[in-house]
Amino acid sequence: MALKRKLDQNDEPSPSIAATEAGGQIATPDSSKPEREQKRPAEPSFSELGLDPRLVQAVAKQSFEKPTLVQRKAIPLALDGQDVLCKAKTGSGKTAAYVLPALSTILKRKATNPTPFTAALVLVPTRELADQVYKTIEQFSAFCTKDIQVAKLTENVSDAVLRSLLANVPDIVVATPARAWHSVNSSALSLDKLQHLILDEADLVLSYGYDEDMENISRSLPKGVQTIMMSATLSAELETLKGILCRNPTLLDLKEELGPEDEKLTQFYVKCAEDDKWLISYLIFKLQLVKGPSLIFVADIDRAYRLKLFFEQFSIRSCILNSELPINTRIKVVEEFNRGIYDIIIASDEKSEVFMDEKAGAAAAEQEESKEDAKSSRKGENADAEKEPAQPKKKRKTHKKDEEYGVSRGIDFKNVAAVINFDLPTSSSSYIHRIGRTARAGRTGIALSFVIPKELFGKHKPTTLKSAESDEKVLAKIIRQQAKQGRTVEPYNLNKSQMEAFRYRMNDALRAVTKVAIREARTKELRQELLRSETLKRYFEENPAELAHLRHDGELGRAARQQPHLKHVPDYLLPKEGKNALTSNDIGFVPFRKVDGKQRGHKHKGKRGGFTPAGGRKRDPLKTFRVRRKTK
Ligand SMILES: Nc1ncnc2c1ncn2[C@@H]1O[C@H](COP(=O)(O)OP(=O)(O)OP(=O)(O)O)[C@@H](O)[C@H]1O
Repeated sequence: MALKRKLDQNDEPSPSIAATEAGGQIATPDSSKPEREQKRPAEPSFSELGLDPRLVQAVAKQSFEKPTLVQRKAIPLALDGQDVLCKAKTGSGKTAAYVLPALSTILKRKATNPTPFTAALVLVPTRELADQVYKTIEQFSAFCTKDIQVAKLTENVSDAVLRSLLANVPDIVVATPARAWHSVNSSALSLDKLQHLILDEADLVLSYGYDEDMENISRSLPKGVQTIMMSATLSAELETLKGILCRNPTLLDLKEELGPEDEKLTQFYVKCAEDDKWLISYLIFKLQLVKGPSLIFVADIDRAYRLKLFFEQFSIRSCILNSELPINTRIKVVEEFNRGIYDIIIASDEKSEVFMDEKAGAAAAEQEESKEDAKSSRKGENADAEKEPAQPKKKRKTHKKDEEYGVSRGIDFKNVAAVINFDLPTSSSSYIHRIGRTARAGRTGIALSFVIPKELFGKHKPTTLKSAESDEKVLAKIIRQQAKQGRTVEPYNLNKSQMEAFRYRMNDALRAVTKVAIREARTKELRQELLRSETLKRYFEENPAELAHLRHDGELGRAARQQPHLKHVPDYLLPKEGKNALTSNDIGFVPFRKVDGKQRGHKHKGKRGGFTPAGGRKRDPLKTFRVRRKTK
């Protein structure tokens, strides 16, 4: 591959790296250090990592008490100028692990040489992630704003705007590969003096869909650029990646070093019939069996709207996150979720058409056949490919279908208590990234996945999902892969007979959510986004009739038939068993409600509406909904 060739020629390996990387084995930063240094405290503070004091101040402002493992390991290596290829679990603080040393090095250089030039390029696979990384850099440079300029290149703006954005010569540029290359190619961005190239979610950035952009960028790099690559899933590409862009990198694979005490994620799966998913989800959220903000993953956009409309039948509020929504809306959804405005996000991993070049498409197809795990969360996860500025036509003329796509990869949803895989992903690597939205930064979280057993597949036609045919195979892979990391995924048994009383309500709700209703909800949401669009404001001012038309369309009423009787859970439907049967003790985990009263917030009617238990034990619906974990 040209990219690899170019980079192989590029640089001499640094002696210190060569020493630590003999045999290409994983090295920890301490292994080559003198004994004196080995005796340093096991967990240095941020101020002991050698960072600029202004950054340490900014870190304190973020209330980060101590560096995470990946920060302790990667920051010293990066400050030392080494190339780093780092695999660390989701939510472990990788962003700060590369942002802080890059900022620190730039500040150090600026103390003696204030000449402005773009010293760091951070490449990310999606616009959402670019936005997030940009904000993180702004936060960390809060006490050195005069010395650090940062630019984010993701908007689909004209070259003139791009030029003006880059005219100030930002020290750090955050971009998707396509946008970065476009800026370099149009001479708006110069990489002549670049010192740090950082790839976040590196396996995606380096995946086949971005080959060409990355090759082009690599040709524009000066010699001696330090390369840092980060991701939670690198395994399939590790060997290949080592040779691409890096000069004999130091490998940090931090999974080995996580002890059981670090494990804050509890994983369950439920094997059930196709329609039971809907029933169980209704009960989980209506009876608030899951406590706290939740992310529900479904297979495609239609299913996302279907589930949302289904929930609405029961007055369960949720919002949608998918690639069809404009980027600003997607960013807003995440922000509002993080601010606690929504409790439930339904996100879709779409099987969507993605533009990619012919060669890459063929390579991708080959890879899909030959690789087990690493296949489906690659290129397709990138929303930008569809919206990035047009590449030379001949290179982007085919559409690649069936790539799994995720709008959530790398996104720092705050305080997610539960990830529900309503539809199981089709690969175990996609599973890793999905469940990685919870239990972040040392917090606890739960992941619950629905799995359709082969014998039950296709039995309930209205809710059948094609990909679910392989659920059991995928689950087996997931369990194997999690086991390698010392994690377990356990069966979670619901007492199905207790749920039967609710089945006719579930069926009523499902029937009301017709295909027409879904289509209408989808267009309605897009229409509303158009109305809210700042970009179109001027157009609407000049064309008020269009605006009125759009508004009128927006008043068509609710997409699905409303059934007020479904909004409440009558007492007679609730089973009689005591709530001790509800297994928060068995599970030993907070998101499912505690059996003793202290943690319950449901004695009063919550914002999701529904039952009104009014505090009495007898009227608490949870005590009568039996959930128990299978004992082995
Ligand atoms: N030292 C720290 N102390 C406390 N919180 C931290 C620390 N470092 C990072 N965080 C917080 O942890 C969360 C996860 O960080 P980040 O998004 O960088 O994780 P990540 O490893 O990049 O995850 P992913 O693989 O999903 O992209 C963020 O909310 C961040 O603010």
